[in-house]
Amino acid sequence: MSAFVGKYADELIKNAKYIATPGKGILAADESTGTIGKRLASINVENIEANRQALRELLFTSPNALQYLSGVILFEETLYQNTSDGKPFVEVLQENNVIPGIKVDKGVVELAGTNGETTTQGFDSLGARCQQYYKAGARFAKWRAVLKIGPTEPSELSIQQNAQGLARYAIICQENGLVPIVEPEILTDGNHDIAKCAAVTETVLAAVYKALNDHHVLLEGTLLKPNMVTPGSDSPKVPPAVIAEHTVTALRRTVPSAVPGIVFLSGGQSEEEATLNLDAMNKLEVLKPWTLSFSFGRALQQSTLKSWAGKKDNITKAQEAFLARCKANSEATLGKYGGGSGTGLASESLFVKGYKY
Ligand SMILES: O=P(O)(O)OC[C@H]1O[C@](O)(COP(=O)(O)O)[C@@H](O)[C@@H]1O
Repeated sequence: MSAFVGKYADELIKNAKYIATPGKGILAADESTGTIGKRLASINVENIEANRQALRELLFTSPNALQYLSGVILFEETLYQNTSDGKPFVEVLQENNVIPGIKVDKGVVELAGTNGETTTQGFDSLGARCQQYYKAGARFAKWRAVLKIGPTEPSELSIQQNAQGLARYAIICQENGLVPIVEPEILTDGNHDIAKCAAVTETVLAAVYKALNDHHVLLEGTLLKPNMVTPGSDSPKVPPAVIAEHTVTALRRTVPSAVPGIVFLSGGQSEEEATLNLDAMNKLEVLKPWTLSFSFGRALQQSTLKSWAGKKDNITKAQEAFLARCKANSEATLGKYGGGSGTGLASESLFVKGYKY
C-alpha cells in the first residue's frame, strides 16, 4: 500500500521542507506544566501561569532571534496565550515566518512487567485535538517516546510498542494537516559505550521506519527528532567528531532520504556541547540526504533562564543569551560554528541522572 495522500499532502510536504531549511531550527518550548515547573524552580520562580507566560514572551519576542528559527513547539496552554500587549503568540511567530507547533502526547506510563520501560499516552481524541490545534494555527506536532539502555533494555516489547505508537500518532496528525515530528528518545543514562548507543539507535530507528511504512505515513511530510549517539552518562566523554561519526552513520543506515529533516533533541547536554556536536555532524563529508538541525529545549534555554531569573530588569540580558544560542545553532546547521559563543553558563552540563520529565 502506498503512503497517505489526503487533502493535506502538499501542505505537509511544504511545511516539513520549510521547517528543515538549512540555517534554521526548532525551539522546543513545549515543556508540560510539570516540566516547566522544574525549570522555574531552578531559578526560584513560582510555577504559575503568569510566570510561564512571561518566560515564553521573553523567548518569542527576543530581538533578531526568530530569524534562526523555522518552528517553535508549544504546550497547549501556550498555543492560546498572548503577549502582555494582547497579541497572540501564534501571530508573533507567524509574522516572523516561524511555524507554530504543538506537543500532543500526554506523557509516559510504565509497561507492566518491564524494568521501568515506558510507552507514551495521548491517543484519546487525538484526531479532534489535532483539528482544533490546526484551527488555532499549529502546522506541526510532537510526540515523545522514551526508551532506555540497560542489560536487557530496550526490550522488544518497548521497541515495538513505541514504534507502533509513533506511527499511529504520525498518521493521525497527517490526516488532520499537522506535520508529525517523530521522537524516539533513547536516554543517555547508563555506563554503556558509544558503540552500544549506536547499535540501539539503529535498531530503534529501523523499527520506527518499518512502523511508519506499515501505517502509510507520508515520509516527505514528517521530521525525525532523535537523540545524538553518545556514550552513556556514566562513561567517559568522547569528542564531537566521534559523536558526529557514530550519529550520522546510524542515521544513514536507517532514515530514508524521503525524510526532509532530522532535528535533534539535546537530552541534557550542555548548550555548548549540543551545538559543537551538531556542527561536527554538518562538517562531516559524507552524503547526508536530510538537513541536520536542532529541536532543543534545555540546550537553547538554559543560559537564558539563568540570566532572566524571573526579573523584569534582566529581560534584555536574557534575550541576548537566547540570541547567542540561536545564532550558534544556526551556524552549526551549516557546519560553520566556530565555538565559544555565549557565557560560561553555556558550558554547564544539564544532565540529571534518572531524570523524569
Ligand atoms: O516531559 P515533557 O514536558 O513533554 O518535556 C520533554 C522535553 O523534551 C524535549 O522533547 C526535548 O528537550 P531537550 O532538548 O531539553 O532534551 C522537549 O521538546 C520537551 O520540552
